[in-house]
Amino acid sequence: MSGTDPAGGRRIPVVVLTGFLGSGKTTLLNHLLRNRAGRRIAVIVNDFGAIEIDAMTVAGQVGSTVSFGNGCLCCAVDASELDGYLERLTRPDARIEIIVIEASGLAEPQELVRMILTGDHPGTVYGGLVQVVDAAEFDATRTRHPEIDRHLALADLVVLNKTDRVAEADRLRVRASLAELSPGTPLISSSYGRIDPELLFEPAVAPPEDEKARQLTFEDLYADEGHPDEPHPHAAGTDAHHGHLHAAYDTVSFTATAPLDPRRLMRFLDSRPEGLYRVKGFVDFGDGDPANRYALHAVGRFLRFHPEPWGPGEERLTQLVLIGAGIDGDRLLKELAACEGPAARDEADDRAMWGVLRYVPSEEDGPNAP
Ligand SMILES: Nc1nc2c(ncn2[C@@H]2O[C@H](COP(=O)(O)OP(=O)(O)OP(=O)(O)O)[C@@H](O)[C@H]2O)c(=O)[nH]1
Repeated sequence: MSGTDPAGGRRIPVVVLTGFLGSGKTTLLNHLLRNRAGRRIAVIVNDFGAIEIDAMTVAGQVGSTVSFGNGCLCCAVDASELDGYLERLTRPDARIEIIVIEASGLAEPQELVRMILTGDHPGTVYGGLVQVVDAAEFDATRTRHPEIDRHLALADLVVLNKTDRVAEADRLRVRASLAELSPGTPLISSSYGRIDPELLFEPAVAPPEDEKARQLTFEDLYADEGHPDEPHPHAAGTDAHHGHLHAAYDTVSFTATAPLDPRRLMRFLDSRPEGLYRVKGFVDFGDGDPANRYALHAVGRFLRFHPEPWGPGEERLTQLVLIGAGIDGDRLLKELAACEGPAARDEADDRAMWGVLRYVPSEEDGPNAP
């Protein structure tokens, strides 16, 4: 299914997993890794932000998770780092069957696919593009970023995720739009990324080398940018980020060694600016809950906390990445810093965590995992 390399060895399919900020890529990946039924899946995580939150969230499932941090892989000036990872993962003793690259939520899929198709890694073959779509945010995201339509057209498999957050009529409407934007592409609905792991190994996603029907060429990909007469965005002397989704976004990272006061953090989150689309990371509430760190996820106006036990001897830290358009990063960092430290005496009581606990999903809401 995955072809052979020039030396007669098996080529390992490289699947690119994309989707806008917060659509559920890491959740889907964790589901795949937990349910891989003996399959050996390697993961390359591309985080956008100085703290590698996604790499931490996808940790510990297989021996082969590597992180390509701080910057968008689609704009990696030097693709040799990726080639190095791929070379390591394709060594026969790793016995990897498939490699999944989780792109940052702001990556340009066509750039990533182009990197795989044109890179210098003989042990691999491009295995297709899986695009995750947030059913609840679909309309708003498309309005803000019409280029998402173009991304969908390149997909080999579309996963319509977060269907638990929309009414059936809306799910069907979004499905119909997706079918129009990506005609003929397999489309499956999911909640918490619970798709059948075998789908990744399906020929539609991982095409045999001699069956290039859906495999995009360099020319297809470049033409797809709609600027055939302009210099390639990565050509010398051009702005490598021109026209890319992430050119409009700023990312700031926050780390604190002192615990955060839950009430002050909730006030910060409740008044977060419209442009601050994504917040993710882990929070230490100190005495508020000494046994757990709280994974924090904000996507648009959606907010969730997931308590998870601190590891033995794990350093108590708060680490957050904030991503938004038109945000004042310095101000946000100052506001977060003001959440550090113990609560004022008249605010320190048993109810301090209530505001946070309101956003912890119950078992019925879905997996208690980020
Ligand atoms: N209700 C609901 N929440 C979901 C679903 N899938 C993921 N989530 C939640 O959405 C938030 C974001 O999920 P992630 O998997 O981190 O999203 P992501 O695409 O990896 O995010 P970025 O890497 O920032 O682009 C988390 O709080 C998840 O628990 C779903 O199907 N339903």
